[in-house]
Amino acid sequence: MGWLQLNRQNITPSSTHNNSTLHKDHSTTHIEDIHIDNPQPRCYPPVAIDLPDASLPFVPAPTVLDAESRDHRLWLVIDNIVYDCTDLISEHPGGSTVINSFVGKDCSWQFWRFHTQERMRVYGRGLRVGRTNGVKNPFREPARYVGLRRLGNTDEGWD
Ligand code: HEM
Repeated sequence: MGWLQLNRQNITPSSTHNNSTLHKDHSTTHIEDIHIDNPQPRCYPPVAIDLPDASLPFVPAPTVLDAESRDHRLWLVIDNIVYDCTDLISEHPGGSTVINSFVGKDCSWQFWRFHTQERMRVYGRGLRVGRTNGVKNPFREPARYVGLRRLGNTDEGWD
C-alpha cells in the first residue's frame, strides 16, 4: 500500500477538517498541467482499403516478429500480407486464442481452412498494414486428401 501512504503524506488536514482547507505539500495540479502520454505514432498504420497488395509498404520479417513487444500490436501474416488483428481479436467469431497463437507468425493455410475470399475481402482487407516475406508458419499443412490410386492401389471398386 505504498501508494496510499504516499498520498497520505502529501496531504495535511487543517484543524477544521474542512475539505476546502486540505493542503497539499505541493501546489495544486491544474487540469491543464496534467500530461497524458499519447501512444507512440504507429510505424505501420492500416492502409487505404483500395490500395493493391503490391503497393503495401514492405515490412521486414524481424519487424513482424517483434510487433507485439515493440508496439503492442497483434500482427499475423496470411499469404505474405501483414494484418493487424489488435482491434479484431475481441470480436473475432473464432475466438481470441487462435489469433493470439499466431501473433508474429504466418497462418495462411489455417486461415483458408475457415474463411472464404469474400470474408477476407470484407473483414480482413481493412486490417492490412503491409506486405512481408520469410515469416514462418509454425505448422506444416497436412495433406487434405490422398487418393488411394495415388498410393498405387489399383483395386477395382473405387471409381
Ligand atoms: C485477418 C485475420 C482474420 C479475420 C479478418 C477473421 C475473420 C473471421 C470472420 C469474419 C469469421 C466469421 C465466419 C464467417 O463469417 O465466415 C471468423 C470465424 C472463424 N475464424 Fe477467423 N479471422 C481471422 C483470422 C483467423 C485465424 C488466424 C484463425 C485460425 C487459425 C481463424 C479461425 C476462425 C475460426 C475457427 C472461425 C469460426 C469458424 C466457424 O464457426 O465455422 N481466424 N473469422
